[in-house]
Amino acid sequence: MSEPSPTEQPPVDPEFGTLNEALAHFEIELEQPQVELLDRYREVLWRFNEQINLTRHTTLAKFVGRDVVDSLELAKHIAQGNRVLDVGSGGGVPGLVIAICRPDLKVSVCESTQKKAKVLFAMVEELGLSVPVLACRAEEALELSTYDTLTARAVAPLAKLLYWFNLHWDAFDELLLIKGKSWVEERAEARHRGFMKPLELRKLGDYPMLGGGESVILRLWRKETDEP
Ligand SMILES: C[S@@+](CC[C@H](N)C(=O)[O-])C[C@H]1O[C@@H](n2cnc3c(N)ncnc32)[C@H](O)[C@@H]1O
Repeated sequence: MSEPSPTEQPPVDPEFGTLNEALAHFEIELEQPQVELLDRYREVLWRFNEQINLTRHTTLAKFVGRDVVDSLELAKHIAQGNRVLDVGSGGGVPGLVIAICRPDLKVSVCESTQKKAKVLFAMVEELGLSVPVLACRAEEALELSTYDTLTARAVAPLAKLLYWFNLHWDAFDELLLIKGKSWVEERAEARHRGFMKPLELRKLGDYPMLGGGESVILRLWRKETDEP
């Protein structure tokens, strides 16, 4: 059998010996106590990942190049001091990464799969983070508390998210999403289903994704209010 041509080879991730090296490669500057806490989070995440499927990003390159980069690109657009609810946190991305890197924010994480929520509780406790873990669907959490910002990565297509949150916009001001290039088709589907009518959407930025492709950060808010 012939070898695949070089153009068919998947790109090789860079290899790093330490989290500091990986952060430097991606030009991420954090205070040293935050780097140490982030590294402890990574260790705890990878340890729990041996028991329950939380992440496929089990190299320093992927952890930083995908999880930390996504979380910080999103966090750039969150105003100082905001109350944030990360929807469908899974293993804690972006919620726990943002809580570590932006201690000015009041981050809560929400996860509807009970096994994963249990792990989030354990991770938060082990790391000594002050992050409430809500073991329920985000729609239920929004009936109990209000937030400035909702965040989500890889939880559901836009139309589905907007369907879930349709009746809950009084409980938060903005929805910040990390999406891939399919966001344009997702917006078309959400428009087609009428979910975009009361909302504004702005693409806040884009950046290359490790391994190819592009990520975008989207903000949605209610038409009758100013952009948060
Ligand atoms: C594919 S994982 C993504 C996890 C994480 N955000 C990430 O990017 O690595 C999606 C998670 O969202 C959770 N989820 C789905 N619908 C939800 C909802 N309505 N409220 C809270 N969590 C939800 C699922 O249980 C799952 O753990």
